[in-house]
Amino acid sequence: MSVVLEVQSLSKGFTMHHLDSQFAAFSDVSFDLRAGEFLLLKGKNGAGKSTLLRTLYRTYLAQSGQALFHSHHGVIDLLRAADVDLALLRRTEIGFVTQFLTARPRVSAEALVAEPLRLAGRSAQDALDEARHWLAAFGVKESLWRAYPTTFSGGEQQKVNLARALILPQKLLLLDEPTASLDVGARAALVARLAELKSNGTAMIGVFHHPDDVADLIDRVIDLTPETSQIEERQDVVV
Ligand SMILES: Nc1ncnc2c1ncn2[C@@H]1O[C@H](COP(=O)(O)OP(=O)(O)OP(=O)(O)O)[C@@H](O)[C@H]1O
Repeated sequence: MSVVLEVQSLSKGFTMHHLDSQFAAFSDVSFDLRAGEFLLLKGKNGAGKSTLLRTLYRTYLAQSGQALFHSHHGVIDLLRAADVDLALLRRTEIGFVTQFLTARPRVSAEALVAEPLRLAGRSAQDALDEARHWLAAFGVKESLWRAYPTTFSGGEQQKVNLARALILPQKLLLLDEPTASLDVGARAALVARLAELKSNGTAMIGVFHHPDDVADLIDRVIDLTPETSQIEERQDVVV
């Protein structure tokens, strides 16, 4: 399978201005990721798992290293790409999946879920039909599809968020604890969707509080806990 991402010597630290001090969130992380591979990030609380995902998505700026993404337009260093290029990649090739929905006033659940397909050029009716399919798959009851998610429960918002985040296949998915607080049915739907995307070539980097949820998908594990930082191949991995 073709290479999707090459991460070399990636480091990220934070400055605590009020304490006049600096500390490393993670240091010197390197790995390659191929199409259809699933990399699990593990480590103790505060080991830097979410920070690594945010650094790759450029929500946080890296301190050093490079992250070469093999996009449809050529190889691009995610750490140094122009904002406009990054915005395009985020819309078309790189997804970031969390448990939190950014609901918008007066935008219905089904419109929110259909939006990525519409932006990708699908007809309004097609996009809406598929959005409804995914809302049903994640267990959002039909009476809520045309309602505004701003008033939904936390779990309902999370399901809408997953439907929206996973409706359009991406080349790379960054998953930050997407199963947290999901009910059993929605967790099964999520794992099934991830398996389908993976078998169609989506590469994934994930942080899971309960990695057993995705045990069958994991190809490799990186432990970010300082001193034990290492890459393990799947077969004999205990997550
Ligand atoms: N914006 C920030 N400013 C300062 N420190 C931060 C910031 N974001 C994260 N940190 C710190 O970086 C370290 C790594 O945080 P991170 O959230 O990546 O850990 P994690 O491995 O995902 O932890 P957990 O398992 O608890 O979710 C923590 O010590 C955290 O306090």
